[in-house]
Amino acid sequence: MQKLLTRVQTANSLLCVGLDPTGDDATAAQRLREVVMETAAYAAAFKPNLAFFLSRENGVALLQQTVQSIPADIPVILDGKFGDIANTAEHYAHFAYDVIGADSVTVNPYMGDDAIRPFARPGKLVFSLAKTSNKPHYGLQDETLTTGGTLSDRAAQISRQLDEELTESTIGLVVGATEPASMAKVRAACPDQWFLVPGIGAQGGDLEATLRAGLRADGSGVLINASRSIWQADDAGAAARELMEQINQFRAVKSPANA
Ligand SMILES: O=c1ccn([C@@H]2O[C@H](COP(=O)(O)O)[C@@H](O)[C@H]2O)c(=O)[nH]1
Repeated sequence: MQKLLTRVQTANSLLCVGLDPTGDDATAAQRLREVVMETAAYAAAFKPNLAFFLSRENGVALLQQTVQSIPADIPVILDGKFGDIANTAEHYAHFAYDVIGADSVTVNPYMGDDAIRPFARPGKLVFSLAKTSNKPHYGLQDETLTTGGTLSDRAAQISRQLDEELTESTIGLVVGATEPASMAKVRAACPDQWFLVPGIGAQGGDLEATLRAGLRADGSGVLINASRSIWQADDAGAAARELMEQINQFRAVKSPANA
């Protein structure tokens, strides 16, 4: 968490560069090197998605090499959406942190808080799914619970309670950029937590509306992820810089000094 705070400040960036490698293994390895090198100056974090690596025969080795190629001061969020009973989750946590060297993970809170706790090691940042970006296919997330609120409201509440309880680690939330009204609702319920925000770029999320709804009062607290829109760009560095600058323009507009 401290690594993220320092990086956000030194790079003046809230951009998370997603690494979803496509193409054959040699092409993917080469493009990963290029994208990391060209975008590092603008990245507050990198987010490799585990599926794009595990779908390859030597995917774990490619993921390890990729993480090692990322400058040590930039946090790595391993997007695995892990979620299983605690005993099994311990093995996922060992894989993410000790085998791969990630600083942070994404988890699925559906099985309950015991599925999340093994990832909450001291200093680590855990992003728990609250409202995903795959609008309009939200599955169970919009279902109303007999106890009141929706399943995604409950997911956000679990994350907030855990963040308050587990003081040595940080629990944030994954909130998609495709429905700013939902983002605003989650921000109202979780005013201080960090949000990892996919859905900008290829999924068509509205950056300005997302930032207006998701930024904390201090003009921070969100990591805007872009994967395909950077990976597929002719100039990945320029695409990352442009998005970082757009984010910063809106941060300036929203900052308390300009409120
Ligand atoms: O709700 C979610 C949670 C995770 N993702 C992941 O983020 C990236 C988005 O990629 P783009 O190419 O920028 O659309 C990808 O790895 C997803 O699995 C998400 O999109 N939505």
